[in-house]
Order: sequence, then C-alpha cells, then structure tokens
Amino acid sequence: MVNHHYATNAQYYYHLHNPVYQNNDGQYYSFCSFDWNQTCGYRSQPNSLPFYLRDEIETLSSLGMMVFDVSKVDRNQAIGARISGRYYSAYNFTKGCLMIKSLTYGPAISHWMLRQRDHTDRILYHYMNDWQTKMSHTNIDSYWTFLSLPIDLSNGAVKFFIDDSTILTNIKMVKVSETPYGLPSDSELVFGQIDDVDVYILGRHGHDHDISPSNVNYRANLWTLKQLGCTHILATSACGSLKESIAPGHLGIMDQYIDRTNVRGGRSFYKVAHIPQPRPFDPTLQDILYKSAIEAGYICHPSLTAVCIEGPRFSTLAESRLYQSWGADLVNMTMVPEVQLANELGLIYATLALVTDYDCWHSDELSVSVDLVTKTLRELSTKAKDVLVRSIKHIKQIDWTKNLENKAMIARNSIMVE
Ligand SMILES: CSC[C@H]1O[C@H](OP(=O)(O)O)[C@H](O)[C@@H]1O
Ligand SMILES: Nc1ncnc2[nH]cnc12
Repeated sequence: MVNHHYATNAQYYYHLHNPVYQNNDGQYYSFCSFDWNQTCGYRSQPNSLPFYLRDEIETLSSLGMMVFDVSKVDRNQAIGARISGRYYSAYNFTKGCLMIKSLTYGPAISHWMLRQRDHTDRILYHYMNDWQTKMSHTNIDSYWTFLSLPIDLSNGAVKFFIDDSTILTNIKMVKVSETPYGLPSDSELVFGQIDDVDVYILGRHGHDHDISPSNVNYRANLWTLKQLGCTHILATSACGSLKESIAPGHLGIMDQYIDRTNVRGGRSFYKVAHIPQPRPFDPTLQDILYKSAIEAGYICHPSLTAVCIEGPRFSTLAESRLYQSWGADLVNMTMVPEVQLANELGLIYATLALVTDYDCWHSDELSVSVDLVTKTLRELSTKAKDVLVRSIKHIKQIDWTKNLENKAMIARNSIMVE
C-alpha cells in the first residue's frame, strides 16, 4: 500500500473536508466529490459547480493548485475544469491537484457490508494500485495522462478511489448480477478490507445517485449482500432533525421507526411473513456504532426514533409539526423497508443517522433543501467513515455466532407461506 501522508502545511485546504496529500516531490493533491445532479442541476446548468466547490476551487487555484475535474461535464476533456464559465487547464497549476467527481459521499457510504468469502479478481485492484503508486511516487506532470484513463471506464474506479482509498486495502470491484427480485442498485460493488475484515460498499441510490428512495430495489440490494456472504450491515442515512438538541452535523443511532411510506413495494421476501419489529436494529451493533462515534469525539445521540416518509418530496410544515408531536427525533426516506428486509434475511443491521438539517419546522434555521443536505453531508461523511472504520474494528472482537443463529431463527419463524 502506498504510504500517503497528510501535507504538513496544508492547513489552508482543510476547509475541503478532505485530506490533502503530498507526493514524494512535495506536490499536493486532494480529492473531493459532489452530487452533480442534485447539487447544481445537471440538466439545467451543465457548466456550473455548486457554490461551495466553486469557492474552494477558486481559492485552491489562486494558491497554484491544479484542478482536475472528472465530473460528467468534463469527462471528455481529459485535464482541467470549467469554473464559473472559465476553463481551467490543469497545466496552469503547478503546486498540486484537486480532483472533483460528481458523486455524493452519502450514497457511496450508504452501506458497508462485512463478508467472509474470498475473491480472486485482481485486475482492477492491480490497476488501482498502479494508479496509486504513480500518484504518490511520480512527478504530478507525468501522471496527468495516466489519470485521464479511468475517467472513461465508468466502472466506479474513480468514485471508489476518491471515497475509499484511504481506508480500504486490497480493493477491487466485484460484479453482481440480477437477483430473483430484480437488479440491485449497482452492477458492481466496491470490495476491500478494513483491519483484515472483508467489506463491501453499495450505494442504495446507485452509482450516479439516480434511484429515488421509492424506487430503490431494497430486496435486490439485501439479497445481493446476503448472497455475497455479508452478515452485518452498517447503513447510513441522511436525516432531518425534529429536535433542537439534535443539530445538523450531529450523528445518531437509529432505534425505532415510524413507517409513513405508502407506495413502495417489495416489502417482504415471502408470500406471507410477519417479521417482529419491536427492536428493528441490532442492539449490539447499535452500541458499537455509538461507542465508536463517542470514541472519535463526535456528538452522537443514542436511541433515536425516525419517521420514514415516502418522499421524494420533503415534508410540509404541518407534517413536520405532526412528527414532532409524536415525539419522533428524525425524519428520513430510506429506512423502510430496508431494515425489515434485513431482519427477514437474518442480517445484523444498524443505521448511523447523519443529521443534515432541521427539516422545515425551525423558525431560525434554513428549511431543508437538496443544497443544504449535500453541504452538511460533506462534513458528515468524513465523520461517518471514521465511525464505520472504528466500528468494524470493534465488530471483529465479538463472536456473533449466537446472535446470528437467533436472528435466523426469528426470521424462519416469521414465515407463514414462502
Ligand atoms: C437529498 S436529501 C434526501 C436524500 O437523503 C436520503 O438519503 P439516504 O437515507 O439514502 O442517506 C434520501 O433517501 C434522499 O435520497
Ligand atoms: N428533512 C428531511 N426529510 C426527509 N429526508 C431527509 N433526508 C435528509 N433530510 C431529510
């Protein structure tokens, strides 16, 4: 594994919420990603970047950083970035490199799966390794052309590299096929290891975040993970807060849900099954997530109740107040039927809530919007990755056999007609 290290005097760049690395020639580079479609409306403003990224890029550019845009718009322009209508050529920048990719952090870390089997496909890993080696050990000039290659691969390599290279080892992409319930959200999953634990990553909204909460094929996703040998699912979910004390930027541990979804299908794997849900989330995994968040120094709220709405629209003020009157803590869109299906498959499942906004009830705070959620998620995704990595280390210490047997028994007993 290439030994990346944080740039020691790169404090200017930390507002990116991304690590800034230095290669052996003392040049800086960093990566960031954003959701092009959601943040700046790809169809209507194809050449504009979200305002926060634009500011960052302007700052970095003025510091002599190279901007390397691998987002959809500049996919065919190998090196450079269009910012505020102006095209910035990579060659104009000498001190470093900022790569931009049009994907949110959120979906990329939506699911982390642990599994037990081994895979042998090494091609992509080899390729990634080569890329990383070039990145760290050569002059930036010489990897420009090299970097242009993965842009056209549309195989998730860039996304994966940006989001996970710092935490996963032995990384590769694993192709997955159609399930008896249809296609999962992605045709290939990122696979790697954390502390020798096998991990798969699957974004429930798909590679390009083009699957709305109601259209996520929750059954196909969970089935795929189960088939791959996953035993645990660490889910993340962007949530609005219904309580003053649970502020945007905080983390939370989901404990209960109130189901307000109404059109999504595929809620069971069976003809007739009644899965018990008094405690939908695994208590041991909940504790691990909580402990890991606190250990990392983040504000994290235990035992939260979330209202899962159908979406994709956000709530009206009347709805938001209604949910508050029910005593709920959060509102989100994807917990149902994901958690109940995970229970039907006997998986150990828990959700780390990423609090992105105050929904629309707060008189002094901005109402929820895609921009607000995306902006807050950038900060939260760094925290979430940290918590998930720490959690995996704790998970590894525990013998889960009895827990898994118990879950399998409850799942079996809930089936009336297969
Ligand atoms: C852009 S806000 C709504 C967005 O957030 C939720 O994502 P997730 O629970 O998967 O983290 C929801 O599904 C929406 O896509
Ligand atoms: N306020 C909100 N309502 C529903 N889902 C959300 N995801 C993030 N914020 C949300």
